Amino acid sequence: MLMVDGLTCRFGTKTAVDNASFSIAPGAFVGVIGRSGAGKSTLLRLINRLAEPSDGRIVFQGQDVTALSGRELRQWRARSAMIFQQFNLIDRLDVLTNVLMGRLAEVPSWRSLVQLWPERDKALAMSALDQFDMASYAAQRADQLSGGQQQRVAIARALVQQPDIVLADEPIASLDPRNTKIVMDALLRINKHFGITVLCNLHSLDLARSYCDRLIGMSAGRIVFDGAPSELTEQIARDLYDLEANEVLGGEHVMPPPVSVPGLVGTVAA
Ligand SMILES: Nc1ncnc2c1ncn2[C@@H]1O[C@H](COP(=O)(O)OP(=O)(O)OP(=O)(O)O)[C@@H](O)[C@H]1O
Repeated sequence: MLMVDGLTCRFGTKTAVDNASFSIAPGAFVGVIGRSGAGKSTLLRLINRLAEPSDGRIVFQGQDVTALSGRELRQWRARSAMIFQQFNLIDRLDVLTNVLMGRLAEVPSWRSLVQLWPERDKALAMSALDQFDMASYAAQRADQLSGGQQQRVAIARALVQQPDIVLADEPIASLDPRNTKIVMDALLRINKHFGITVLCNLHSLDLARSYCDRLIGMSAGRIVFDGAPSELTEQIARDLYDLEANEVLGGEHVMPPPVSVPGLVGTVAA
């Protein structure tokens, strides 16, 4: 069980996350939704301890994550694997080595420096790539892959960390619709097949509704909704997304008024 209690993060006078409290049961697929700047990324980064809380506590299976340092903190970061919008692979390294980077917390640093990975870790990495149909790319440089392929490698890297929870920060924001589905399906597999808890920031409400068992809605750093997708009414969604509502809810786009261009007959859209 992950428990977040009164979690707050201030950057100067800006409160990015404001007194957030919730618990997540093992095996859940939870979506964090809300408009841009609501505090979704900061929330995930706090849980992974990439950002420092100003107040509040994070407790995982009885262990106070907020108090960890040194080796214990490194271990927590491995157990709460992050997946980023921009994939964060090492471009010049091959795919297999990128996945093996997920084993860094378990391998003595001298071995990783000279690329002497244990055979069982290599087998684990190949099997993780195979889960997402990426095994045939093992020897290819990461920067030769498409965005969707790179994200699948990043998900394989997260899987070999053998995490308790995967924290995915807008994992499909840079992808086209086809790759969006492939990557969301890969996360669903992480969750349903491997039983790993997934906490995923999503801008798209449609995707959040289709893939998540539960949604946490954030607005101006605060949690303003926490419930099943079926409980998220159109009105709550509109309040949550404010000016972005039409775009996110797939309604009519508000087109800017036509702009007159001197010298041209008629008008063009801005
Ligand atoms: N390191 C930082 N220093 C100062 N302000 C920050 C920092 N990180 C985030 N913020 C501010 O905190 C607020 C929440 O940002 P955050 O990135 O968590 O929101 P978000 O919901 O993930 O938005 P987006 O979807 O656009 O990434 C924003 O106003 C942002 O400008």
